[in-house]
This record gives sequence, structure tokens and C-alpha cells, in this order.
Amino acid sequence: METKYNIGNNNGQRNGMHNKNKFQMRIKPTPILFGHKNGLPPSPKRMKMNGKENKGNILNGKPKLSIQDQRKKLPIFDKRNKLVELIQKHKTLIILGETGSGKTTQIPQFIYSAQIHQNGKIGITQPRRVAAISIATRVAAEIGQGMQVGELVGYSVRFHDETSKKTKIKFLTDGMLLREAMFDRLLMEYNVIILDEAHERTIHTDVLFGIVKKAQKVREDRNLPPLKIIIMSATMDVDHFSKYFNNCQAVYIEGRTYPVTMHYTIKPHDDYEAACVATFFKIHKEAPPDHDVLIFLTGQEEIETCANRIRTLSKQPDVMGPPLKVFTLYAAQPHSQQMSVFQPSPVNTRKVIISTNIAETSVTISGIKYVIDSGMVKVRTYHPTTGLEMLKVQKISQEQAWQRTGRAGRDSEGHCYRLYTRSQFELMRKTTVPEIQRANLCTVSLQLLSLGNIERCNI
Ligand SMILES: Nc1ncnc2c1ncn2[C@@H]1O[C@H](COP(=O)(O)OP(=O)(O)OP(=O)(O)O)[C@@H](O)[C@H]1O
Repeated sequence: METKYNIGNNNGQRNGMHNKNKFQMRIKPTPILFGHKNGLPPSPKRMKMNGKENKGNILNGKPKLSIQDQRKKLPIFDKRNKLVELIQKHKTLIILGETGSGKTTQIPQFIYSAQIHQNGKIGITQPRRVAAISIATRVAAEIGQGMQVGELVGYSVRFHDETSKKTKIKFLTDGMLLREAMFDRLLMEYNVIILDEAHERTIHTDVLFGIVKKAQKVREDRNLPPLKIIIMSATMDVDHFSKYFNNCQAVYIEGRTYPVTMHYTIKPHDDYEAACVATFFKIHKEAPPDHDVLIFLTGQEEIETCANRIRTLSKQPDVMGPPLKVFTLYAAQPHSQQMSVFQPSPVNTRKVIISTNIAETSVTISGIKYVIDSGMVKVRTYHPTTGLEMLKVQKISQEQAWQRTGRAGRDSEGHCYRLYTRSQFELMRKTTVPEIQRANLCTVSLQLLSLGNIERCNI
């Protein structure tokens, strides 16, 4: 089952890519085999079973279920009572569940319905604003009854606060919670704090681990309302986190929503941008029009170049495929442009989104059937000797690869094309280097200083 393909003319490409052969690539669809312990993706057997269960719920590749029925189909839904019981029992809990199993959208609602928050707020952190806003919007829609974001469910991201006195379920970026902690280090507004996507190990989340742990202890010592802490991810190192939180309990939610078929390249190749374009056109030629595509690249320039190539090539007479809408997604874009990727594409039109790792975790973009993973990411690195901060393009970790895969298979079965070989994947780091080990710590040190968490600081 090998497919060889090439696409035509590639005018205007970067890096001297004027050779048609550069667009040739062989992709071998290979079912992936994984043993599973720490929240890594499921075995093919289980994926198949889930596929069977869910097949009848798809219409032209899109779910035909009501939003409430979609909730009920999530793997997490029938574990609700057990989860509520565990959350009630433990002051700190780690929850692991496969991507798309329903952790982020459902657990805050379970806590709210069971009144575990005791009229305080439930705060759920996200590493990125796009995720915080889109999830708050989804949860408000799930609660329904004409619920608007900013009422019971709200969000707070830099320069934008969409909450009110009524807000009990508040999604916020980890940076915003850190900022709130500078004004109230015991975080008294919240009775439950969920630190989501813990595997990302952003500086803000790492610092928050310490802040919430301390706030919990001080509140306990002073007989103040208790603070419950929940740490969540699909791909984290449970033992490590459990040890940090005094050997707290961890629970694993089995099952994913829809199966994702994995495809690895047979041979390594050295131009991932060209490979992304070639893979996209293979899909574009063969897949039904309502099957949308998400491509992971590293940064703005690369993404815009790739978007322009796709737009240009799609207009060529010898390129087959339905009408196309090309979107880009990266941090420097205005908010409205970022959120436009969530708009459904017109009937019989394919949507392709080319994104940085903004779309890597937490985000559900309805209609995405295919993920193309370049295997690369741009990261901020700090050189202590020169004092310079640089953006460096490097290979992703296995954790990140699984998160990218998890952007497909959320509202129907999906495919993930990894533009690296299986052995290259196996050579990748298992986990991502925590940002705190590679970034400039000046800002965060000052924040901690203002919190009184650093007693002497020789900067
Ligand atoms: N905006 C949305 N539109 C359509 N479906 C959505 C949306 N948000 C969530 N869903 C559905 O809810 C499911 C659960 O999403 P949720 O974000 O809770 O999963 P998760 O377990 O937190 O995943 P991850 O670990 O990838 O963040 C998705 O797989 C999808 O089926």
C-alpha cells in the first residue's frame, strides 16, 4: 500500500526548489503499534473498536449528532461519576486521557454540576489564547440555554477579559493566572484550579505548579476554603508530576473519540516545506471536498510562503481537487484572523489551515480529517553567555508529535501524515525540554520576586 505522487510546476518556491523532483515523495500508510502506559495513543485494536462504534454517527465526514449527543459519545462521559468521586476525594489529582477524550471541555462541567467548586470559581489554564477562547466558546455552547460566553463560562486572555460576576467556569492563559497570582497569591477567587496541557512545560505553567501548591498548603494551614488542584494532559510523564505534588493520585481515562490512521514517509527527506505542499496536494486530489487539512510548520514566513504556494498551485489547470480556502495561523496575527480558522468552510470547498504549534494542543477545529506534521517547531532559546534570545527551528518531541496527531480524529476518523520516518520518530526526544531550562528567566524572576517567592535574587 504505497503511493507515489508528484505534482506539477512549483514557481516561486524558496530554497532553490525549482526542481519538480523535489516534490516527489513516497508515503506508506503504516498502521501504528503502541503499547500504552502513560497516556500515549491507543493500540490499533482499540482504535478500530472505537471506529466501529462511531461510524454510524458520521454524515459526509461530519457528525450529525446534536451537541449534547456529541458530549455523550465522548470516552470521558460514562466515567463521569467515578471522576467526580475522585475529584471530591483528592485535593490534588492528575488526569490523563487521550487527545480528544473530553478532558478540557467536560471536566470543568462535571465539577460545576457536582458543585465541587462550592460557589468559588473553577479556573482552567491553557498555554495559548486561541485555545482558551475557543474552548470557552465550545463549553458555553454545550451548556446551552442561550448561554453567552462571559456569563457562566468566560475567558481571560491578555488584553481581553470576557468574564462577569456570574462566571464560574473561567478559561485563562497560564500567563493570566500568573498575573492574577501577583495580586492574590492564595488565588482566593478559585476553589478549583485545573492546569491543562501540563506536558507543554511553559515557564508560566511550571511556575504555576509551585504557586498553586503553595497556595493550597497555606489555605489549608490557615483554615481557609480549600483549593483543589487538577493537572491534565494526554502525554505527560505522570510519575514526575505525581512526585512533585506529594505523590498525588493519577487517573487515566481510556479511549479516544475516533481512530487516526498514521502514515510515515519511507525515506527521510531534507525539505519539509516542499514535502508539506506535496502531501497536501496528494490529499487534495483524492479526498472528498469536506475533508479539511491542518498543516504544522514552524513560523510566519514559512507558513505564508507555503500558503502562497498552495494557492498558486491549486489554480493550475492540471491540479485536481475541489475549490480551496487557505488559512494561516500564527501568534503575530490579529485575534479576528486567528479565530477565522474555526469558521466552517462553504459546502464542497476544502479548508486547509497552515499553523505553528498554536494549534498543537487543546484546539478542536471541526472538519479536520488530515493532519500533516512537518516534525519541526520554532522555539525560543537563550544563550546565557551572550545574553541573547534566539528563535531556533528544531525537531519536535514525541509528545508534540502525538498532540499534533490528536488534532485529527476529533469529530470523525482521521489521518496523520508524519513527514519523517518511523525510525526518525523513534529517535526524537520523548518529552519537550521545559521552557524554563532554555529561556530567559528575567521576567518570571521579577514576577516571582513580586510574589515574595524569591527571597534573595542576584540578577
Ligand atoms: N469547538 C469544537 N467544535 C466541535 N467539536 C468540539 C469542539 N471542541 C471540542 N469538541 C469535541 O469535544 C471533544 C473533546 O474535546 P476536549 O478539548 O475536551 O478534549 P481533550 O481530551 O481535552 O483533548 P486534548 O488533550 O487534545 O486537549 C473533541 O474531540 C471534539 O469531538
